Amino acid sequence: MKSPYLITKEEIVRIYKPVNPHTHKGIQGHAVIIAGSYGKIGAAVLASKSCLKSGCGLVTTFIPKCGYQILQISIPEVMTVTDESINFITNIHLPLIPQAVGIGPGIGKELGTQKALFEFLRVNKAPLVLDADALNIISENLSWLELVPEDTILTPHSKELERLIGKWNSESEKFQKTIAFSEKYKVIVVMKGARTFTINRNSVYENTSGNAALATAGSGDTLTGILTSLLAQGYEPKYASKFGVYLHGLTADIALRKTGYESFIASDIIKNLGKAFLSLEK
Ligand SMILES: NC(=O)C1=CN([C@@H]2O[C@H](COP(=O)(O)OP(=O)(O)OC[C@H]3O[C@@H](n4cnc5c(N)ncnc54)[C@H](O)[C@@H]3O)[C@@H](O)[C@H]2O)[C@@H](O)CC1
Ligand SMILES: Nc1ncnc2c1ncn2[C@@H]1O[C@H](COP(=O)(O)OP(=O)(O)O)[C@@H](O)[C@H]1O
Ligand SMILES: [Mg+2]
Repeated sequence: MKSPYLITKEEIVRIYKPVNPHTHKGIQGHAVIIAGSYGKIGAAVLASKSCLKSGCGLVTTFIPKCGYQILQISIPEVMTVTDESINFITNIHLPLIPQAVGIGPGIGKELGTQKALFEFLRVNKAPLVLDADALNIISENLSWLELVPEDTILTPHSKELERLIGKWNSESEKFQKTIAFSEKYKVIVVMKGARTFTINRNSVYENTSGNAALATAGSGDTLTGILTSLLAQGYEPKYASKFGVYLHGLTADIALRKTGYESFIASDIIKNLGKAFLSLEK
């Protein structure tokens, strides 16, 4: 394998499009987050809040009924649409045409949720981020990936990646298999871990921000929100995938001085997004 390209601050500054002073929420991107199930509504909260705090104008979150009050109280800025089922998602219906969708955090793998995911993938045309249980469901139904838009971003951690591509015997085999997967399904794979690599066909990009403080519950859920927000704002997937992981890592680099590794939690990613964006201003 060729050595990876490094995702540097200089490159990210070039990718970053500062907000136009004449913009309004209606053209700043409407993102949809589809997330959560009973006991994991927190995943929907984290993904939705990070989505809104990464610059898109509107966020609508689709959750099972049990999450309604939690979400509305946690983030009044986010609109919610609820499933007909109480505890998990069974029928995804969106009263809008989104500019991007992030699906998967905390949705679980109930049969009804699997069917809802399939039906959603069949009709969805918006740029897409697939994470967590959406990946776990798809790993048992790989042909569903033929339904997703080209350059859909998948964000597996190493266990989820293993479910998708099978076991590997060496690091180089892991990369070979992920490159082959990205080429076969025409998707971008963000291989999350202590080192995060973005695989776009046979190009491999290594992120240079972030630290071990990110090894905390919900950290990946916030990445899904950030990536979905960038797609909704019109960043092309090939740029959003690099920009999102860089921003996510940068929040932890900024926060570390105050939180240390131990007390950093996923909400600190959200809290530091503003400083992360400010540090990119030219
Ligand atoms: N507050 C919430 O509602 C939260 C909900 N979450 C959701 O909970 C569901 C289960 O997610 P999990 O990822 O915990 O479960 P998984 O079973 O998918 O993955 C966890 C397993 O993978 C292993 N693993 C190996 N390498 C890893 C790596 N580099 N990074 C992470 N894990 C690695 C872990 O040791 C563990 O055994 C997902 O839908 C997720 O979105 C989590 O994000 C935690 C927070
Ligand atoms: N040691 C580490 N150093 C840097 N980043 C890390 C480390 N551990 C985890 N991360 C990052 O934290 C996030 C964890 O995502 P994930 O495992 O999906 O969490 P969750 O499902 O709990 O939200 C990923 O972006 C990953 O790259
Ligand atoms: Mg995760």
